[in-house]
Amino acid sequence: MEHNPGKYRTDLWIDWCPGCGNFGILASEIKALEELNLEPSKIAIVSGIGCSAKIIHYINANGVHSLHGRAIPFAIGIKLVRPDLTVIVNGGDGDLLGIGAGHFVALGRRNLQMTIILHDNRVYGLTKGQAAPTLPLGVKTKALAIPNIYTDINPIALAISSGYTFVARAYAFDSEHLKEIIKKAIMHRGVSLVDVLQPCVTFNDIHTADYFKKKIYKLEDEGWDPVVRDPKDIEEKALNAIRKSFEEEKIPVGIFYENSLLPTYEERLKNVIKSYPSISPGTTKIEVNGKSIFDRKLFESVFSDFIIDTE
Ligand SMILES: Cc1ncc(C[n+]2csc(CCOP(=O)(O)OP(=O)(O)O)c2C)c(N)n1
Ligand code: SF4
Ligand SMILES: [Mg+2]
Repeated sequence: MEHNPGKYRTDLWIDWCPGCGNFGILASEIKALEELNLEPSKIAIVSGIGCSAKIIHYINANGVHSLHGRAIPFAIGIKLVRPDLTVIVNGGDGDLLGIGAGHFVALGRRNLQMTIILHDNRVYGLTKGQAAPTLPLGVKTKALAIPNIYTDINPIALAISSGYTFVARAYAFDSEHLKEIIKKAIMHRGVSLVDVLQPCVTFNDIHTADYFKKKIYKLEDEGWDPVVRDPKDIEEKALNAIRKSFEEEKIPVGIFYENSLLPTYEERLKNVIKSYPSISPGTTKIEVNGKSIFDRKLFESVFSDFIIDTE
């Protein structure tokens, strides 16, 4: 395929506040896709609802702006019927860890090959600054009448304990580093999370670019080794990564945990449905001239292992 550096850009007006961390995520994601040299028609990006969710309109690839909290189930459906596509979910902390938290956990258990990019601004940006699930307990951002009364979720710890096999944190305004992490996440065999610390200049006056600049350090600079090389080390590596992710005096960014030893959901499916994914529901003909057809041979080839002989 011919390399065309501008092919993921659109000329749409970008509807975010000037200075928003979403610009950093957009730039890094576009650069990552360019450098991986993937064909835009072979990429599907799914979002829910939020400022972050608008990103699908600013990247020239297949995009679905779905429902609040439901980006992951949409993405799972797309990946299962079109296993040939690279599937990415972009979502806010409210979207993925509030209303959509159940789907976030269930995806980890599947280890389906896709990448979740979490826009972690710790507020509900689109609806004017309410506390998001990642806002720490006791913190009062400017739109809150009183300090936050909820305990916050640590996305890294939640992802690792849910079964995600590539778990990283990055910073929206360190584009080069974020781009490299997105590339690795997309190339990972299994489900990956990139938790992106994203300043919201309009509603989060606590976790600002200045705040992050003072606190962030890179895991790789202290020789952190996230890779699981032997199944017997899974528990230790996972626990160490979770412990590390709770550091707050200084905030570590980089890859916390990487495990390519577990089977993906696609591989697990293939074990029980022999014809998957060669006969994919997304590319199989189900109608002729507007009339649905029933292809017994196809049906039997897909479900042969499940047909119970009652005679
Ligand atoms: C079912 C449903 N409930 C609530 C809303 C209202 N709503 C829209 S976006 C949003 C939260 C957005 O916050 P987040 O997901 O963190 O995204 P951000 O705007 O911060 O990027 C809410 C509660 C909605 N659109 N649909
Ligand atoms: S409200 Fe916050 S998250 Fe939304 S566009 Fe503005 S700065 Fe970005
Ligand atoms: Mg948010």
